[in-house]
Amino acid sequence: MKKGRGRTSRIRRRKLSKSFESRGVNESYKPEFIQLRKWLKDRKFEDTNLIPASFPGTGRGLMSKTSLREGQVIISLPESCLLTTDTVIRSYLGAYVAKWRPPLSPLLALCTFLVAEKHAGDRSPWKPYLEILPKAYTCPVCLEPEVVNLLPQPLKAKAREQRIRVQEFFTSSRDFFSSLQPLFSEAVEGIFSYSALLWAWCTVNTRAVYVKRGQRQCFSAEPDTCALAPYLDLLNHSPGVQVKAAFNEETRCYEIRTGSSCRRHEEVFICYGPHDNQRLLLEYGFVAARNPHACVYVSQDILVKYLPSTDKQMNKKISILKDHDFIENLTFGWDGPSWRLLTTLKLLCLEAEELACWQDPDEALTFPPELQEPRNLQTTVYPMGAALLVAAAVGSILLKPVQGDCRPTAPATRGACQKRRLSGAAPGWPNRNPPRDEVCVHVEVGQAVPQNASMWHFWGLRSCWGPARHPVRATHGRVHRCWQVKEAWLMGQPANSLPCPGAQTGLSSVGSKYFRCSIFAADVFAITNWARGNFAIKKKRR
Ligand SMILES: C[S@@+](CC[C@H](N)C(=O)[O-])C[C@H]1O[C@@H](n2cnc3c(N)ncnc32)[C@H](O)[C@@H]1O
Repeated sequence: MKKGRGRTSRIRRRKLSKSFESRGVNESYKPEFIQLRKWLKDRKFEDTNLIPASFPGTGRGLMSKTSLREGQVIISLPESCLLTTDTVIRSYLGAYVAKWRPPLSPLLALCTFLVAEKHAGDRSPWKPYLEILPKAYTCPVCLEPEVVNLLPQPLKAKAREQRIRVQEFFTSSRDFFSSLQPLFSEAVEGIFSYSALLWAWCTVNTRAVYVKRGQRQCFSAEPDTCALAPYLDLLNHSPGVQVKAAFNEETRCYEIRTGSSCRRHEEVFICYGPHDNQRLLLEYGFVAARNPHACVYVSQDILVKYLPSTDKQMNKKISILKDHDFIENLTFGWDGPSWRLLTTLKLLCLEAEELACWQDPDEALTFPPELQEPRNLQTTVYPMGAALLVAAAVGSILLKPVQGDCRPTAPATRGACQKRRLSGAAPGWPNRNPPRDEVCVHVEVGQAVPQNASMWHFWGLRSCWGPARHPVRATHGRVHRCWQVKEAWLMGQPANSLPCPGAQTGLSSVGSKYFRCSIFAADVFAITNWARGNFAIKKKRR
């Protein structure tokens, strides 16, 4: 055997490339971090364990300086560094907040403070912190409507709700902003604009830690639990880690204690909560790979599509589901359909006579033992899972780093897991094939989105199963979980009508951050795992 081609060398190479991929680049020398360190030191905080760094998979985060033991306090940020509603009340805004009626929400107080301090620029005592905050965010609320339109239906609905909430937040705050005019020489409309408030809202939403404070008369009844924690808020999320994080009343510091050990020069993570990728994208603007909470949301259209179209009771059943609030948040996860989805399907699969004699005494959609497995439940749930599996795999081919330019890299050399036959060229895309009215995407089910593949999105188009055509190839020397290659035809859309993210939408303005619009990028693992147990999906041996 040739040197370096054996199993051991392969494993060694894989380990090496893995450690290379997760290695961070020290950023502590950057002027903004030097300023921040000085600012923190003035407030009695000095970090001995962590340094800011940039990581290939997760972007900016914190890296361990030394190895960290399980149970060790990795960061202990004094109260004087926290930005809370107390900070606002103590500031020049305090008197205005205190006298405003009806009382302001704690969230609005924090957002107002952030916008005002950002506007103050060099005059702000919080400048070193404000300087390291992202200039733009990738949560759906910040996306152009055309981009939101491309999201899968359940996420699209949530993204729109979120946008409406933030718009209402802005509209209802304008009178208060006007009351602040005496504090500024410029017109407050220019300072407290929608985009400024949106930036502040995203800052609080994506970065605040939980610190409970008692209710105060100057604030409305909404819980006052958000605090911005400079520097500590550089910690990224991993669904797999366990940490203990809380404000310590004795030391008067916000402390984070690791739940597991961490090697020197590795990225240190915390866990933002047991969130699925839809929630992560909505609230934080990213999705997590290998997320154990990943799931695929099933919309009403998909539900109905896999049930017999001849069911005369369908409208009645849908209205029962709506009454019980069972039409939303139906998911497929690692273990298959969630309890809510299964309950919904059980009801939808009842035959007319079964529905007629079904009694639901506690109004909680419970079924007696004889109705637990309606006849067509299995024949509904598995094809639906299969269809979602393909949809999820196709969905994983999505927006990727929008780093200034979103033109694709050559599919054959980069991101070998997606081979595209593109008909016509979308703006900025190479016209490699004669025009056709069909886009054909070859998807390796279960494969992660390659780091440097340029992504395109295909939401809302029809997909179907197809036979394996192309052999599976690993990308970037990494062996992914590869099952059979599936093929999905996305019909009826001339390729040049598919939007090219960034070029048309201005998405590239979100900056150099990796942006995966697809919540399915990681969710595909969840559904394939379930499907593996339920379908004979051949695991392809390399
Ligand atoms: C509390 S901040 C963490 C620090 C942040 N990376 C920064 O540079 O300021 C939360 C934001 O970090 C990003 N983030 C956190 N965990 C991530 C992860 N596992 N992968 C990608 N981005 C992540 C998301 O943009 C999220 O909104």
